[in-house]
Amino acid sequence: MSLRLRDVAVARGGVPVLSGVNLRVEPGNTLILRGPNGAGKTTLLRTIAGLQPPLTGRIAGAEDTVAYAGHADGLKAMLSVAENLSFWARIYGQHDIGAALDAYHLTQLQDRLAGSLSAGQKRRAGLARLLVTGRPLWVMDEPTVSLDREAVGWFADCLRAHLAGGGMAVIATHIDLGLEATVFDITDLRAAPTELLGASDEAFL
Ligand SMILES: Nc1ncnc2c1ncn2[C@@H]1O[C@H](COP(=O)(O)OP(=O)(O)OP(=O)(O)O)[C@@H](O)[C@H]1O
Repeated sequence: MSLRLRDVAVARGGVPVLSGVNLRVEPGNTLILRGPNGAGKTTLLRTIAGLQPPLTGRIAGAEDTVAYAGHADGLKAMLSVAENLSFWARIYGQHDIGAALDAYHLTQLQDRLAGSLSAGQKRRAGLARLLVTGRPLWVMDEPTVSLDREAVGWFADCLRAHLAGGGMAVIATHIDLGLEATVFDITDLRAAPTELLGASDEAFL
């Protein structure tokens, strides 16, 4: 199933950020979000991921298909890497974490507490979460932050394999991952300034 956004408007902290967002991502494809700092990339990704509702418009194809990797790595500091991945696997009704450990070269780190990892190691474990979800739509916010060049390559390999299997990805990134992707620039979709909308509808700030 494809991801479709039709005339979507999004807000952050009660302030409209983007309006008139129309896009479609088909299985096997990647959409790269571009725009300057503060343009609304994170806000749009959070909305696609279901962490906040759109102000207006329709999002189809994300419910029950999306796995989100935001700025935070989504790891419990007092659980080991393996325990963290097993936790996320169970949340999504899966159990195998071996492939995810292999893909991000985490096998030797699997018994380490996540809180004791370096920033790049945490990021690798955070990205490995996507693999254990079994979900087809990966929504990622600056996924390569803290990764060294080799780890960026592991990430690109994972993404390529995911797409080859019919997966989809929407990514906010400023770096070239060496993948064929459609670029969607949100710069011109900035919402007109309006009054504050009142209480925020966001589940997680
Ligand atoms: N928690 C918040 N409460 C209120 N406003 C926020 C909040 N988080 C972000 N904003 C504002 O919402 C707007 C869009 O922010 P967003 O994080 O979506 O941009 P971005 O394109 O992802 O930026 P960057 O490239 O810097 O990560 C910005 O003006 C930002 O200052």
